[in-house]
Amino acid sequence: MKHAPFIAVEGPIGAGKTTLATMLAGELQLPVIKEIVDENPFLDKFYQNMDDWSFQLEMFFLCNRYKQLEDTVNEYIAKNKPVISDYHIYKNLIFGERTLKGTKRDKYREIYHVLTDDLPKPDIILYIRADLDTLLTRIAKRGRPFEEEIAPAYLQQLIEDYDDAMASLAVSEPSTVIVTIDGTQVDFVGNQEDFAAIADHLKELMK
Ligand SMILES: Nc1ncnc2c1ncn2[C@@H]1O[C@H](COP(=O)(O)OP(=O)(O)OP(=O)(O)O)[C@@H](O)[C@H]1O
Ligand SMILES: Nc1nc(=O)c2ncn([C@H]3C[C@H](O)[C@@H](CO)O3)c2[nH]1
Repeated sequence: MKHAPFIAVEGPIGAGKTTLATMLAGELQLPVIKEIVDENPFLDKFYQNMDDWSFQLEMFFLCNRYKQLEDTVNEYIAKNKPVISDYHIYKNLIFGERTLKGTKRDKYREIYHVLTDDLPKPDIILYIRADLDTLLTRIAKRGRPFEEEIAPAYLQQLIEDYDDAMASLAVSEPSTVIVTIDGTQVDFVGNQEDFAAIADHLKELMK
């Protein structure tokens, strides 16, 4: 790879993005950027009433990630230092297209493009796919109270939205390498060989 890579881990809720990004950052000695969850004032309200709170929530995520991405550019990308993030800013569009309706969705889409179109895109995406049962089990295991409200149908829709989004990114950003990980079968937490295979693949891509 000509320049230091910008790596993003993606996948639906509870797929293991933060876990994998943190493990890889340790193994490859990379700085890791993690999304802010605890200070989010809208998540619990959103899960109780999506229609009432989706615009506030999506705008909050977008503004936070925009700021984090600006900082990531200044601290790492502009200095040609590698970095791994537990999300791709494109996820704002995946969620926004699903949770917003009508003119709010149109406005949000426009704001997303105005804010992000000129920012650097990850060179490598590690996309963790997982089936509904696996995600529900992991979300329950993590035990965030507000996520008890997540409807299985919403999660199933997001699984499909993520597949569609990765397919369209492969077309719109052809220089991005997308590595798909079957998170239902591959256990990078419990099986050291599974983790080593992912880490070795990433090391190869970074050469
Ligand atoms: N391969 C795995 N095997 C077993 N447990 C896992 C695995 N990957 C992640 N977990 C567990 O599942 C839960 C969710 O993982 P994590 O928080 O990394 O997911 P995430 O994709 O970052 O979630 P979110 O979308 O909410 O940000 C955590 O409790 C984590 O320890
Ligand atoms: N609606 C919506 N839009 C987003 O951009 C977004 N990003 C993450 N999340 C939810 C998933 C987890 O519950 C929790 C932590 O990832 O926040 C989102 N929800």
